[in-house]
Amino acid sequence: MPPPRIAPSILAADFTRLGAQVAEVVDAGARIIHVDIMDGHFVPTLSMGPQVLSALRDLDLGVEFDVHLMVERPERFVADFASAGADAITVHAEATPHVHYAVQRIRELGCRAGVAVCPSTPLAIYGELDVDRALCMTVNPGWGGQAFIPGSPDRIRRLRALLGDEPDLEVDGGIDASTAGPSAAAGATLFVAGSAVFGAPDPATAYAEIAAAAGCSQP
Ligand SMILES: O=C(CO)[C@H](O)[C@H](O)COP(=O)(O)O
Ligand SMILES: [Fe+2]
Repeated sequence: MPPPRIAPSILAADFTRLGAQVAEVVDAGARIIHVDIMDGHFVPTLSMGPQVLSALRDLDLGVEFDVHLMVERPERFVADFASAGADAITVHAEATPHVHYAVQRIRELGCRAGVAVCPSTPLAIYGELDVDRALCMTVNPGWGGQAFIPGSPDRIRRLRALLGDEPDLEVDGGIDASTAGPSAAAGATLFVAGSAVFGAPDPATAYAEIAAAAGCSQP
């Protein structure tokens, strides 16, 4: 299995000092930054567009950008995010009838391809797909700061069994120092944490605590 990694989500960052907040978690050891894109249709909320990603990319912090598209018909936007600097792009299985095409397109654009599922979506779709990353939502998508759904470790375990050892299994929503451990034990390897990192008084300390709980080696 890939080594465990933490991906701080900028959704919970202070946007008046976004660059400084990202630099702070990079100094603490983060090598992946999670970027949540919400369209007001697939999820009822709006977040940000590719301009924010390209601004972060221009900071040259040497990190990977993990883009989570919570948008309808995401295949329309993958090229925009690839040119803005995405390293990995994840689309929701529920957001398009053309998931296979979206995965293919993301790879053609030179990015790693992920497919995400909401908490009620059957996991069987992963049996039909070859993905670099499977994203198991551990809250309902659309908002930061929600509580981790308690049945998630069982779902993560079933998903890991379907995927085999190779792909990253990403968990997103309510991840903190208490939920990262059970998620890791169930087979998760990539841990998105928004409010638990950027909502903490000291994001670097919070990052280190989640990383230790997930079993990451020292940066
Ligand atoms: O995709 C998301 C919401 O749909 C976010 O990545 C997620 O909610 C992270 O926020 P938090 O760690 O605060 O739960
Ligand atoms: Fe996300």
